[in-house]
Amino acid sequence: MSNKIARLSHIAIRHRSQTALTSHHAIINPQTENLETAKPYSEIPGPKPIPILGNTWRLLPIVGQYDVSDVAKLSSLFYKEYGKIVKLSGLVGRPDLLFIYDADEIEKIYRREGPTPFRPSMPCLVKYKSDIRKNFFGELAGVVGVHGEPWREFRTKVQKPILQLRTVKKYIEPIEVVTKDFIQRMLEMKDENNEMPGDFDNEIHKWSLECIGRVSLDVRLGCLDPNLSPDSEPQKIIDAAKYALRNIAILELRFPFWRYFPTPIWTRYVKNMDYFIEICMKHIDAAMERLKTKTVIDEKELSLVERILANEPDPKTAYILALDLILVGIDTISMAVCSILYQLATRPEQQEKLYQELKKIIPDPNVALDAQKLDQMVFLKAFIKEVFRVYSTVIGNGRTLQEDMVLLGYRVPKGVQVVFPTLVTGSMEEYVSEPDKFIPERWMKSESEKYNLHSFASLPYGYGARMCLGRRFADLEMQVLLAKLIRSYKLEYHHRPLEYKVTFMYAPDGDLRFKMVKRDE
Ligand code: HEM
Repeated sequence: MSNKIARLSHIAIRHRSQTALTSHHAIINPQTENLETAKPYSEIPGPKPIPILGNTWRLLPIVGQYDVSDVAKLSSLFYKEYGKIVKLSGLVGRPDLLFIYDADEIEKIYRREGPTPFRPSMPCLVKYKSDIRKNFFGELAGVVGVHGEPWREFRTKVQKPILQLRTVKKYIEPIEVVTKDFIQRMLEMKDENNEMPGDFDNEIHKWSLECIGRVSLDVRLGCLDPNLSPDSEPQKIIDAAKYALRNIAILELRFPFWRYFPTPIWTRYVKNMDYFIEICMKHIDAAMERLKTKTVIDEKELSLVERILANEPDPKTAYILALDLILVGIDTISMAVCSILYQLATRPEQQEKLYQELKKIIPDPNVALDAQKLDQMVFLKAFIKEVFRVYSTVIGNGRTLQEDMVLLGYRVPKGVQVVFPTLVTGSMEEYVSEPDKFIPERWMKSESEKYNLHSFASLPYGYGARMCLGRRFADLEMQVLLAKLIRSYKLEYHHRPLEYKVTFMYAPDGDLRFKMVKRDE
């Protein structure tokens, strides 16, 4: 009997539709059966506790507290050495990490994660929100670093407007305006060889900060102004963002003294976060005042911030949402753009294919973009997806199990942190045909039949109820930037090839000295 149940459950799980899964839950409860017969947790292979990992395992910006650089390197080594399930135990003061290199099992975990998925997250931010500024954040502290019912309640309040296509489409025009300014900045920045400066990644960060300001605060922050004085608001925001991003790694990588007493870096981190809150409050309050002056409120006409404010009498939701979006929305998208531009610059044939697509859709480059045009850019979207498959900007995702589960035949107790190493699974032969080849077309409907592609092997934005909240905006920003830039300029790269490195994100390490060559209109 139990064999039959196991077989049935396997079939149901392999079938990738939600209905199949629901019916499978309704008919049988394979969990209880399997839990009894599964191999014990202690038998899961893995290295004996590794001393070097001792204190250096916490990182991963969004996903958790592991040391990204170690996890990235170790993660593919683990797979080669131990197979599809690997346990890393003996980590000082924290639960075991369980690496899963099996797309079917990853799918199973995601689909069973329940209404309040738990993603281990940045300890600094958790301390800041739940302890240092507890009075400000209160019970509903946002989505990042928040779990259980408070997470669900906050996410429910904000998710609809943020993920609704109708709202997102409204931002095509404002993001295009920001992006045009950025391209103008690129033209001003280029040297006598038409190349970008060595710190071009910093400029990309300014573009993403300007985009996020436009989306989450309803303002142009002014970060793209070439002559910012050191005490201007945009420069201070840029400094605060840079500081926060660079020092989270230090705070969370090294021994966390800050947990016990306020170290100088921690004190400055808190000051920076306070500054972000101040900025968020100032601009949201201004949006609130503007909203009050509107006589007729047509929901369709409202911006994202205005919609949140219109539905929530307490502006705190809008403050906290803006803060969360800014915190995770700058580095992720900036590093993704660095990676995508580098891939385009070093793959001239595919860049040419993209250019031809854009030329067809936007014959006159001065004509504004719209949703219909973006919809037609299938190669552009496929190119981005392929970059994410091979060079996933966020190298993995994770969940803390909230119930005991059977994974690859082992009984895994609740509380274990399961890691989904997207960077490895995205290139596994059994899930992706010709994984070592860079083939954007595999993502295009018209060609997808030729390629095997498991839908849980490469999930750059995560999956399910806790999936990236900013993904629609991220997609829009990247699409608009590529469409505007590649339609009018050819991007080249004439320096030593860059290695990818995992710092906070996975991106090319070195100067992005792209050459911009104007195309004939
Ligand atoms: C290409 C750029 C980006 C990538 C690759 C990315 C990736 C991710 C991933 C993997 C997660 C975890 C999802 C999960 O647990 O299933 C996440 C969460 C999140 N992302 Fe993004 N992201 C990007 C851009 C952005 C942007 C631009 C914003 C803001 C506008 C944003 C806001 C968030 C937020 C708020 C969460 C937490 C959601 C929650 O816990 O409920 N992300 N992102």
